[in-house]
Amino acid sequence: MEIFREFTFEAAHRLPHVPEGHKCARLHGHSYRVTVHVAGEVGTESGWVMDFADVKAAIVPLMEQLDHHYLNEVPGLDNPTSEVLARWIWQRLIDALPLSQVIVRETCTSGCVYRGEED
Ligand SMILES: Nc1nc2c(c(=O)[nH]1)N=C([C@H](O)[C@H](O)COP(=O)(O)OP(=O)(O)OP(=O)(O)O)CN2
Ligand SMILES: [Zn+2]
Repeated sequence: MEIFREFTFEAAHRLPHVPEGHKCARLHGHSYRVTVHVAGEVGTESGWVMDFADVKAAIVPLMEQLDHHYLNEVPGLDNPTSEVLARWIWQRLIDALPLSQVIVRETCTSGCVYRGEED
């Protein structure tokens, strides 16, 4: 079974590699919404895959690096697209959580899903 936990953070960014004149080359911000999915067996006694609190505990240090920061200055996020951010989060959680997917929403209508693919 799969469980998930959702997190939000506010951050500024710009995309340095977009074509000339692209609006995303300019400094702007988003209210990011991140959903972390964890897969596993439902414990016979616990009745859960994992305590939601343990998922939260793993991601809190990452949110501290992201919330109200200029993402381009965060190590590993010099080109902070949704895709790069989803992979960045995955790489920092995979040793602590049995992830199945990480979803990053930049806006209400745009985002990406990362399932640990190489690329
Ligand atoms: N594949 C990706 N495309 C874009 C990304 C991205 O991370 N991955 N990022 C952006 C920008 O960050 C942009 O701020 C968000 O894009 P968009 O959804 O186009 O923004 P709007 O809310 O302004 O959308 P409108 O429909 O034009 O109002 C761009 N592309
Ligand atoms: Zn943007």
